[in-house]
Amino acid sequence: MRIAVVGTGYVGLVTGTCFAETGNTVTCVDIDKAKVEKLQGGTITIYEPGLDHLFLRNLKENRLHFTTSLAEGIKGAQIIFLALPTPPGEDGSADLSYVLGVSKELGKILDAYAVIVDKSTVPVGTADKVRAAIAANAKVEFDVVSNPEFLREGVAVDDFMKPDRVVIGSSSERANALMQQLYAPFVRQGNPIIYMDERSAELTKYAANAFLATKITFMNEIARMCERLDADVDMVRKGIGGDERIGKRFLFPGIGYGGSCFPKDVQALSRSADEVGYEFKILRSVMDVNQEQKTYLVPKVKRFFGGSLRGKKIALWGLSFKPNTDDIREAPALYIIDALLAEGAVVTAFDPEAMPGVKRMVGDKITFAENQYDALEGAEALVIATEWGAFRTPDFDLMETKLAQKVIFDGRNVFEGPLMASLGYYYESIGRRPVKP
Ligand SMILES: NC(=O)c1ccc[n+]([C@@H]2O[C@H](COP(=O)([O-])OP(=O)(O)OC[C@H]3O[C@@H](n4cnc5c(N)ncnc54)[C@H](O)[C@@H]3O)[C@@H](O)[C@H]2O)c1
Ligand SMILES: O=c1ccn([C@@H]2O[C@H](COP(=O)(O)OP(=O)(O)O[C@H]3O[C@H](CO)[C@@H](O)[C@H](O)[C@H]3O)[C@@H](O)[C@H]2O)c(=O)[nH]1
Repeated sequence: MRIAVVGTGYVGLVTGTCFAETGNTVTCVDIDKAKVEKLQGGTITIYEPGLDHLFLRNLKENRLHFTTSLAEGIKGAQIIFLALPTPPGEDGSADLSYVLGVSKELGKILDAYAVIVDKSTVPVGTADKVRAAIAANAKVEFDVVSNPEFLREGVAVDDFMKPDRVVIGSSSERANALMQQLYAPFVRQGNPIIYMDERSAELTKYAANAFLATKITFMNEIARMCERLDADVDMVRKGIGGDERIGKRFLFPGIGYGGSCFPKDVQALSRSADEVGYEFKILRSVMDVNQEQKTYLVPKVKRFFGGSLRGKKIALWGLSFKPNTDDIREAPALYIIDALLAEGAVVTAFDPEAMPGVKRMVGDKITFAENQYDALEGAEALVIATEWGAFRTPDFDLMETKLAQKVIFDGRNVFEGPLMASLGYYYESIGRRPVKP
């Protein structure tokens, strides 16, 4: 099939590449000229494990193309995906200007039947708005489908190629038949395509993200209870995760959820509720608790140093919002940096992928180290904000030679308490008993 993908950010690039990988001819369109030139030249613009290999192969085999021209990109496409940003507007609701702007343009240039697919995360009713925006100028028939994307950054290729389910919201048999044909290779393992109406599909995406954010937040509150009741959240997590009704995944407490999706989508769903006169109380609590959780470690560090961090040298491991990505959108580490600096601490950070982005944001307010060990040079405490694999089994002998004192505040429960005790560390984590030498 011939496919167009409008927007080559995270979702657009993964979508385009994976559809090319299953034999389709894909043209990706982006208004960012520099990005398109890089992609045309074989340079991938996001860090996503496994994607570069597929990207290069499909580019070389001429199934994957890039352009800045919408008209050129959609020429002959049977399906046109909109993978455009839907950032929070001033009031927290999703900003639809990108999606509706492109839809309006599409109406003017469509010259044959096509299915226009919302892949972006959009509020209920957007499919109708997209339909109206296209119809205002359209001279040909078209259908609009809602096909939300559930990929996670860091494991995006696997999530896309082997989805748990594909959700298709549509009221057109003709569109459903094309979508079925396109997705057939991805659901071969028996995972379903779930057909529904557009509005339900749009709400499904927000409900999934809000539910997962709530699950994490619930565990973060259980972790706070564990600290107060002298219990161990790892034990509680295993104890409840063994119940299939609860499930083992997304039960890991930490310093809160970040990233480009959960924070904005929880906020947008809460705004949608306000707009229809419903107070979605759980979501308000989730947002409040998560905000506190991001800097949850800072008072602990402060307490350890007797109430003041002025002049204290703190090492920070991890800046991205989670491992295996360079994405720093809503990363808890950014909030920790701000809070530590506000307390007068001196911060040296290391992250395997995310340092350039943070450097652009904070400049020389903190120091960036060449590697995880250099970050520890003379530090009086180490704070861990992201659970990169390289932080899990470090060279403890080397760490000892660098740190001014053996003190760790672990926001991702990377280490086991007994190991830290045997190594003689002062070690505090989330929802687990502190280790004191
Ligand atoms: N990032 C994720 O993990 C993820 C997962 C599922 C769903 N989503 C949703 O998918 C959507 C896209 O997210 P993203 O992270 O890929 O966004 P992004 O910001 O990384 O990328 C968006 C791209 O669209 C381009 N763009 C903007 N206006 C354009 C226009 N008029 N024409 C062509 N291109 C244009 C930008 O230049 C950019 O390259 C959002 O709604 C998001 O909520 C994201
Ligand atoms: O047990 C857990 C799991 C995750 N997190 C945090 O939650 C955030 C989000 O993690 P994750 O869901 O793995 O990353 P995303 O790439 O943001 O993916 C989410 O957001 C995407 C965009 O909408 C959806 O497509 C995915 O299904 C959804 O998982 C990160 O800060 C994690 O550190 C925890 O604190 N504890």
